[in-house]
Amino acid sequence: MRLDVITIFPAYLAPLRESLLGKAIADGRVDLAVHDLRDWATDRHRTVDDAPYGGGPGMVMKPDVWGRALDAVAQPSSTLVVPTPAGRRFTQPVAAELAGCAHLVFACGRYEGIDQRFVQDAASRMPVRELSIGDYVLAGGEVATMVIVEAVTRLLPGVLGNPESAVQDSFAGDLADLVEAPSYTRPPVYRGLPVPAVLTSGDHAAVAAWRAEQSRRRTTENRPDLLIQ
Ligand SMILES: COC(=O)c1ccnc(N)c1
Repeated sequence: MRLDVITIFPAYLAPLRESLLGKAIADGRVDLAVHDLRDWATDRHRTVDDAPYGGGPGMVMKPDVWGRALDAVAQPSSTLVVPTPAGRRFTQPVAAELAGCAHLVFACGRYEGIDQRFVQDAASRMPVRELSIGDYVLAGGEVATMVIVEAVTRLLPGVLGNPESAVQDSFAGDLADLVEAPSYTRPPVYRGLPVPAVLTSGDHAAVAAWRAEQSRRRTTENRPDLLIQ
């Protein structure tokens, strides 16, 4: 998979080269390039925004600068991802879908967002996904891009140490609408708190049943919205 990220704060994306994704890049499973949007600005001040038509607070990012940037990195197999609070909800199934894409281009908007004509024009020649990572507003799309990139790339073959982990994740595979059961490791007793006995019983069927029950209990407590579908 190739990832191109366009932003006015390239340094913000540095953490993407750490940990699992850093190893996937080193292994050649993922190509990552981060670009400074201002490289496609044409004036002396490398301007990327302007006042909003129709009035209102803040500034809007210029479509022409973004259009030139996308033209420079787009390939026939590109999908444009635009993180925005106004987007469709980014979920585990969406992560799995994006993991099947050959090339993802992330447009990190700032200020009051990007002129919608940039998205409209891009949609005339490639798939475009406007995605929200939750019901809150950030200062820019960079952090949301890192969330999406991590959730997507950890699903790629060979990126996760143990591919079984992805199956047992919350919201994935067997747990499509449930959160995962709590996890435990050594020591057997921590500050007077023992590990649930079933987990050291050696009875795999009983462990599986216990974990399924714990997933249901936790989902009811923390995410009852997942049960109403
Ligand atoms: C500027 O981008 C955002 O504020 C943003 C992006 C994606 N999801 C959100 N919930 C917010």
